[in-house]
Amino acid sequence: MPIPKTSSGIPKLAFGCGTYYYKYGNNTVDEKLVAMIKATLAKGVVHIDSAEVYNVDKELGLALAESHLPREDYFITDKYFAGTSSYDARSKEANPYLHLKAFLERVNIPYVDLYLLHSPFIKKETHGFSLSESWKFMEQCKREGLAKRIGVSNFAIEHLEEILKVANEKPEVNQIEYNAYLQNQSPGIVEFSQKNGILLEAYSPLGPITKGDKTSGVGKEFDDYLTSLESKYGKTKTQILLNWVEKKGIIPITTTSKESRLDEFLDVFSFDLTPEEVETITKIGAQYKPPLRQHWVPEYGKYDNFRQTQNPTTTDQEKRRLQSRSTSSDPCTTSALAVDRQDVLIAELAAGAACSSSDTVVSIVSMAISRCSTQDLDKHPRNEMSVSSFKSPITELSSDLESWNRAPPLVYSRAPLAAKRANLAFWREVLIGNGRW
Ligand SMILES: NC(=O)C1=CN([C@@H]2O[C@H](COP(=O)(O)OP(=O)(O)OC[C@H]3O[C@@H](n4cnc5c(N)ncnc54)[C@H](OP(=O)(O)O)[C@@H]3O)[C@@H](O)[C@H]2O)C=CC1
Ligand SMILES: O=C1Nc2ccccc2C1=O
Repeated sequence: MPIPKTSSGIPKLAFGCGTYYYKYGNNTVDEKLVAMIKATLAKGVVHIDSAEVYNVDKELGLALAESHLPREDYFITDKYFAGTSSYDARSKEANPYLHLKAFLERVNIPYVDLYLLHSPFIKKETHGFSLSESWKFMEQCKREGLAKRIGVSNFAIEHLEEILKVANEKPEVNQIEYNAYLQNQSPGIVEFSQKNGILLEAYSPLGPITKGDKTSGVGKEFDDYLTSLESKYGKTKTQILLNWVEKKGIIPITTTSKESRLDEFLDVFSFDLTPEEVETITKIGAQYKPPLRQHWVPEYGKYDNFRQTQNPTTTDQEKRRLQSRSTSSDPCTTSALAVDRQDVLIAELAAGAACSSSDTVVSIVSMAISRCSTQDLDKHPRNEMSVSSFKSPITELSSDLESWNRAPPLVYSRAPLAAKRANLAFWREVLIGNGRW
């Protein structure tokens, strides 16, 4: 079934060129991505979500050129890399207008269908223009026909309010992290966006499948429920979760490394979850604690207040100092995790970019390291830690790391196990070397 469009012409499911394909700092052409975009377009999944920081313009340009499609037959999103809340890295171009011009030239298309500010972390001191001034550049892009639509990503209410105050053109879209286990990236953002007529796009919509715990408690209840829907509809859990997102009035941005899954995407809208089923997924998912947050953790992890009680044997680690370094050069690896009002927090550290050389390990090691006091974390400069989980599907957990008796680390990697193991030695040194904690 063809993928339906919103009333404003946005295809209701997108193929993402980030996460699995993200290759910041690596300029080798990813032939696999070129082939995948071509297959995606050929099958009719024509909404492609890209971004400056993914560094995939070459792949996109090649795939479009080799697909020979009329421009109006596909839908391209690009995002201006505004940077993170550490304000230490951002776009190569001086402003969003200049970035889009350069992007269009590189990809060799006359316009994008949707152009987003990737994040709201823009200020005059670092960027030379304020957040509200950045919106003026976006409006210029639309006025000049370089972008059919303009919008934002990872904006919280206060950021939207700032833009709305000065906007001649309202943001059409806010692309946020959203799934059944994370139903508000920041407090009230879903309701606020929808009330203000700003369409939401959901990235990481499959979190419950890819990263959720299915073995106990809410995670198991949720997974069992998906299993029952799987049998009822003869659809996969992937399709059920994507259908649920759409039923919430939100456009899922997903991705895959496998061509076979594209057929699953094409069959997401051929059935209808009932309102009761949508509600049940919403209700069970909302109980998942802490929420499953994979991106922009330093910025929004503060909202994941929870008391972690599952593993009392590690409470003595609460006093330990998190003193770890990342040699990451990836501006999008972000840092530490969620906080509990009782001074318990789980720090999660990742550092994949440190090993992101294309032929060895392209990975993100994401690790729930320990708990430490908020005070300790506060002392820790954010940019020394790096967390994320955005490279590729979860692969196996390492048993030797598990034996550290800490929250089990998640190792995400495209590399073979041997390479990962070699990598783990490095991480052991970073994390526990020198007896630092
Ligand atoms: N604006 C922003 O800040 C951000 C935007 N994004 C955008 O969103 C896109 C999608 O994000 P992502 O988090 O990858 O989205 P998803 O949550 O949809 O995860 C996609 C992954 O799910 C896997 N998957 C699908 N079904 C299953 C299954 N049944 N079992 C196990 N694994 C499964 C796929 O693996 P497989 O390869 O095996 O199919 C794929 O790698 C990005 O590529 C990017 O374009 C992402 C992060 C931040
Ligand atoms: O795809 C993405 N992966 C990311 C990781 C960190 C911040 C933003 C992103 C993306 O947009």
